[in-house]
Amino acid sequence: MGRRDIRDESDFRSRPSKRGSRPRTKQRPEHSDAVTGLVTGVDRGRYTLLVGGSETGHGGTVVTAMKARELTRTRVVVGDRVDVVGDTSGEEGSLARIVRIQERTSTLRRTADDTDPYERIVVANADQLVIVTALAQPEPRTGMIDRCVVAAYDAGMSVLLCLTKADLASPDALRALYEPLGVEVVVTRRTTADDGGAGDLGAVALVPESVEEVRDRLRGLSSVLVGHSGVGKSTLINALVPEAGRATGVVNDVTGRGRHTSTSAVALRLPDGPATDDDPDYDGWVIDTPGVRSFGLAHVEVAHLLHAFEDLDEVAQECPRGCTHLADAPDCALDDWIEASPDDERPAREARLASFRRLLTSRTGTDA
Ligand SMILES: Nc1nc2c(ncn2[C@@H]2O[C@H](COP(=O)(O)OP(=O)(O)OP(=O)(O)O)[C@@H](O)[C@H]2O)c(=O)[nH]1
Ligand SMILES: [Zn+2]
Repeated sequence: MGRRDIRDESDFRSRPSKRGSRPRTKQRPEHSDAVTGLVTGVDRGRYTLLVGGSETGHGGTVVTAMKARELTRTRVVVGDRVDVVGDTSGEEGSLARIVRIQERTSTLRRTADDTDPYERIVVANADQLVIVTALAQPEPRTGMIDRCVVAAYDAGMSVLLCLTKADLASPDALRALYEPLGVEVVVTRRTTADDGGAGDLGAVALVPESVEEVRDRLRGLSSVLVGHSGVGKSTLINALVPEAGRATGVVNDVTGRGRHTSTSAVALRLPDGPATDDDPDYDGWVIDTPGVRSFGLAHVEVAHLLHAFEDLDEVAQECPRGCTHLADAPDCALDDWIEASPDDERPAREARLASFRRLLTSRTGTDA
């Protein structure tokens, strides 16, 4: 029995639960009575699950669970679909048991880095990575964005670049860097006195149309939001999911409360569509990752990353064996692709290749 086992076990017993004294062996085989749950939160060995909801989160019961002892060494993360047995009533004090993790459609990973010595799966089964970047305050850092793009493409996820604080600076330069990669870009900004908004008083209100534009791109999907401190991620999440109550702004002088009480990911359900809207694709999941400020990318392979760029991938089939595809690579077919370009396509190809090579380089750079 491993150490964690012991701890889980004592956690388990310390809870006033009828299940504590039941012989384990009874439900062991097969778990044919298991139901499916979606992991929406993880906190020190306790998993918050939504059981019996639809794919995009309609309905369902919120259940607290722990891992069965056979999963002690298996990591269960937000976004995982799990099989769960035991008390799935969701009643106060009830505790269910996760007995299986269903196959993952995607895994967003980070390699070990200075802040964390282990390679970790951050979120499972997400469709999209939303990179939240302020256009000013703090200044955008393209290295950070590049690394997020690489992590997402490597995980088989699509990318949405959400540029915040457009009231402070223009998004044009960043658009020009990322649209050639096929990255979708949305822009948000706060209301100002001109919009009849709060101006500089009170909490920031975002222009509703700009939030709607973001929401449109999240519908029916599971989206992971990442961003550096201060970019306005919490402000955006609160606008998208009003009941989320993510803490915003700097540490509050009055209450002394910090911004984040938890550093683990949490999945928040987008509000249901209008009552008249019975489109099941209306809603979706927003996964906040307060602890994730960067991605270590040592696990990413060039060949795998290339798959995210079909046209470049095809061209690169002609490259010499072991080609790095970087600007200094001898005889890289991607350079021939530019040379052979029709004049009217050339600027677009050049921009795409330059952006792709930037991504390749970011893979080995550090974010700090
Ligand atoms: N000018 C301007 N300020 C904004 C906008 N959105 C958010 N802010 C402000 O930016 C600051 C940081 O916003 P938060 O939402 O707390 O940022 P965060 O990314 O969640 O940062 P952490 O809480 O540290 O993770 C706050 O003072 C917000 O009021 C915007 O569109 N324009
Ligand atoms: Zn090459």
